Amino acid sequence: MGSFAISPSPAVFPSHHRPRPPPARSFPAIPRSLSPAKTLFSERRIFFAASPNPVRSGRRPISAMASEATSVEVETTTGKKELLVFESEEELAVSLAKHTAELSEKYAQERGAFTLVISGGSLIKSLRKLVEPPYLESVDWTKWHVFWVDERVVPKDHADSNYKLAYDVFLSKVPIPPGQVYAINDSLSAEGAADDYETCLKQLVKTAVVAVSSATGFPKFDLMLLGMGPDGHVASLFPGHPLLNENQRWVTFIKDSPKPPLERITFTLPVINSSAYAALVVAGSGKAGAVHKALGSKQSSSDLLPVEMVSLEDGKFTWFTDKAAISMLQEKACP
Ligand SMILES: O=C1O[C@H](COP(=O)(O)O)[C@@H](O)[C@H](O)[C@H]1O
Repeated sequence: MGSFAISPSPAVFPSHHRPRPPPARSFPAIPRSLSPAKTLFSERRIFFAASPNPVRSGRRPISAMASEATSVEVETTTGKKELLVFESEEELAVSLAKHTAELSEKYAQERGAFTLVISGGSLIKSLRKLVEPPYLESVDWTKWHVFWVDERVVPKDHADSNYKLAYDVFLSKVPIPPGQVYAINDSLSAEGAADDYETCLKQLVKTAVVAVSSATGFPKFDLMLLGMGPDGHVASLFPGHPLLNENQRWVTFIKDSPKPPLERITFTLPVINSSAYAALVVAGSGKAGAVHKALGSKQSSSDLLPVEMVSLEDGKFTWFTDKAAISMLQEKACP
């Protein structure tokens, strides 16, 4: 077991990384909800069920209002998926900020803490609207506790570090208390860093900062923001890798990652699937093949992509996509 150095400390968060003190709080009205606009059926007859909350008075074109999305339910071998399809990644980012801010407010009020898990990669850029008005001022950043669903085993100032990416684009711009940003201990081996992170999570569960699933005993994060690679991987769980079967550990490590760098630590599927809310952010044509494979093709259970294995026990899982990402799924208007 590694040391408990993962616990945030001034050494882990150097003073020049400390965000400014929180500004005076005010909560302007949260923007309106997304309006489902139409229902889709895929070419391969995957069932895209009608949204449970359809627009009652007429259907607006999805481009009529900023960040308006087409909302669809997709029946897949691993259960129903809720997809929001935006015209563009820009509109997706607007809606993702709103969704995150609303959940932050809900959990800050309900239990005085908001536990957010982030990924690396393109997801981070899609969080950019959160560091702009109104959220910059209206979100209670002091309640945030930030974790990583996966991290590369590299120094925190390395170009491959998921921490560095999030810090540069997002964390350095908001006043989250530095002690509530849980980066991996980059002085440990992959094994040590995974043990250390798991120990940290267990401590935070004991102190009720992180909730726990009564059904599974795994930690239950308030919101998990996932990305997906073009191969269908999520976190550092890659297609066909034995780590997909891990069902005891909370955090594990990989030393043969198909995507560089080789060494990473990652949350396991049971932890991801215990989340209260999860959002999968998938934008751009580079992801269209994986989206089609995951949602538009029949797969046997042995062929499932990691992204298809994300299925929350007792939570709400939403895909935030754009038109380019779903371009390989043929759409037909529902009668
Ligand atoms: O390596 C990783 O890749 C995935 C996907 O990244 P993207 O840039 O293709 O969106 C990311 O979610 C994960 O956190 C990261 O370590």
